[in-house]
Amino acid sequence: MSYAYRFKYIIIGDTGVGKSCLLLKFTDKRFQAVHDLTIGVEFGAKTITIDNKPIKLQIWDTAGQESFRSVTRSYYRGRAGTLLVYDITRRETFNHLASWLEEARQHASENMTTMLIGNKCDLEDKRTVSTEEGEQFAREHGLIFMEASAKTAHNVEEAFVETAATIYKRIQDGVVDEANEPGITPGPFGGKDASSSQQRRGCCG
Ligand SMILES: Nc1nc2c(ncn2[C@@H]2O[C@H](COP(=O)(O)OP(=O)(O)OP(=O)(O)O)[C@@H](O)[C@H]2O)c(=O)[nH]1
Repeated sequence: MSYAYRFKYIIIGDTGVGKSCLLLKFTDKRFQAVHDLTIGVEFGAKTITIDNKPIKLQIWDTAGQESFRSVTRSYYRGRAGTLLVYDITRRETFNHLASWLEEARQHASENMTTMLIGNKCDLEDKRTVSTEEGEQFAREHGLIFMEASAKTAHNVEEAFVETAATIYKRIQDGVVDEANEPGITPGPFGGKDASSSQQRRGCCG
């Protein structure tokens, strides 16, 4: 299927926060109750619609375990979007966010769009990180923010789509130059010029 753009994402965050479950829910609408430790990197893809245009998302889900860090580090390059995930029931996963961001900023494009996800929001009674703390961290570091649940699907689709919508808007606004971002690939009928000429055709048509 043709697409207007292809965006590459990477999902990062501590082990067990639910990175693989968020991806599985987004691509397959399934939830896995057992912690299936990611070894290195896994991959998923799905096409969504932004501004009436098909956008293909290619998503690399990385292992959160420290021992895989040298492998996963090499996957930052050429990504347009990062989903940085913590677990609202495990405060240490929130405390590690700054070091994850530091690593992303060292290895990724400076134009990377990052979505902070406070996952497992179905476990309200076990919550140790408040929504306000998540919002504040996101505000201070220039990130988009959502709380989500890979179990109930709350905000899962929204998190992936909102990240793409932000990247798309930054291309349209000229903040991100698609020609210089390997994480963004215009499709056969896509690209900023093509979409604006399509809009012109629409107006005259
Ligand atoms: N209640 C609840 N449990 C979740 C949620 N998301 C993930 N889990 C559980 O948390 C555990 C870890 O989920 P994974 O998706 O395997 O975690 P991960 O971040 O990919 O872990 P690594 O592969 O080690 O980096 C599993 O037992 C999941 O069932 C959620 O939204 N709510």
